[in-house]
Amino acid sequence: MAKKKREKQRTDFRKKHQGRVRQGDMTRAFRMGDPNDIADLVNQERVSGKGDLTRKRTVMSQTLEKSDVPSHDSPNANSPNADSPNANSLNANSLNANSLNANSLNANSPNADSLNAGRVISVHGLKSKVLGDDGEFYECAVRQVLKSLNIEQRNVIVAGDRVRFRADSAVDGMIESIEPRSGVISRTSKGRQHVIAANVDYLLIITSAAQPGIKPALIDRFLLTAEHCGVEPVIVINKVDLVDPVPLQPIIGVLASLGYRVLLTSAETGVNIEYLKELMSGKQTALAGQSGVGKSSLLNAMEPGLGLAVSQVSLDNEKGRHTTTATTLIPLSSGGSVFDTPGIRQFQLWDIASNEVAGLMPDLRPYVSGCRYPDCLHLNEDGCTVKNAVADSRIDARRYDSYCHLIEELMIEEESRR
Ligand SMILES: Nc1nc2c(ncn2[C@@H]2O[C@H](COP(=O)(O)OP(=O)(O)OP(=O)(O)O)[C@@H](O)[C@H]2O)c(=O)[nH]1
Ligand SMILES: [Zn+2]
Repeated sequence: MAKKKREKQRTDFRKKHQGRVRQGDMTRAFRMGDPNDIADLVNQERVSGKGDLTRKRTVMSQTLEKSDVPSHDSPNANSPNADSPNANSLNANSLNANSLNANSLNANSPNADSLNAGRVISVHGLKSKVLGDDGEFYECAVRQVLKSLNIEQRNVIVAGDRVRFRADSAVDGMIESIEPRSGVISRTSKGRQHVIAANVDYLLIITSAAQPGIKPALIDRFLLTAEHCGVEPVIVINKVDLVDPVPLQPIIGVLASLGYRVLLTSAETGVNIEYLKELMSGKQTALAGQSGVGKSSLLNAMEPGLGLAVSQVSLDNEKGRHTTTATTLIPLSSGGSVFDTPGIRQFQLWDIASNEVAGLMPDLRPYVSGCRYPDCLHLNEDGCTVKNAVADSRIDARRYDSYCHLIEELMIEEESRR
């Protein structure tokens, strides 16, 4: 096929962009409050020392086949993203199908429409196991531009990510883009954010009514992490077959009154297993809870075939000991999936500062802004509105007790880092 010829041409900007004095117009647009003008200014205006001489743009005189565009010439001025992507806009959270699609990054790559969609099951170095929406597994390499981002800021691709990939064969592929994430569980270490699981719909906070007995302070701690990560928590009290549930009511009542979903279950007798299964269907769920509360038993009760899948996952991990991310997503037959993340199970209060805690607790939050001390930790300060609310039972005393313990722990940690 004969290649189409193309030419670069210098042309004027559209009339309204000519001769504009940046500062004055910008200020006026803001004053006038015309949103179109403001958007224009933000998108088009550049600070330049050359004045009107540079107020021209380069356009292509002909529309080209993608395969005709040499890759070193992209992005070109015809592209709507001529100025993007830039290094700043390409962080892990802002990676999205629009800014990182095949067209904007590399004109040689196939059209986004011809790509497969899927989700990342596990990451082994630069290879990712992807479960395609077609139900097939693909071992995927990572596209060059994403790879360089991977070095700059680790875990550009993590378990749970929705990706677009090109299938090179029935089992191999190339990840071309990552969809925007929501519900990210991450922790910062040495100033870098490590994403542990992406697109987490639920954090199942699993505790048991007996053996070991319920630990409300631990529930509060997991709730804090869920709030911090923007993931919806679901509190599961397992092993209800072992106890009389009546004494659990006060704890359940307080948590439920805060808007949290609380579920009593038994992996042994099947109580609420169907409900749990339904809840998790089509969702990506992470599990948290101390050892022995019945996390594996609940999953096996929900999905009897999973016993096998779980042991396969641990074999996988054995093979990939030196992988960058240990998290694995276990697909469920309901269409949902569960994150198998040793790190989440032993939750710590990652990245939460002592002065953030009250704002992350829905029962304390309403009183925080009313407190007369702007930097109040609501511990010993006289006349503190939070303490007053505890005194007249508007805040549950046990929850406040949890709060105090968490703050003390965080303050010790913060002190040790100084
Ligand atoms: N009676 C009763 N026993 C249960 C129930 N769920 C789990 N168990 C028992 O509790 C023990 C621990 O269960 P696991 O499922 O291994 O707990 P886990 O949370 O996965 O533990 P780790 O893998 O150590 O984190 C096992 O002996 C289970 O049989 C339940 O609902 N009722
Ligand atoms: Zn206070």
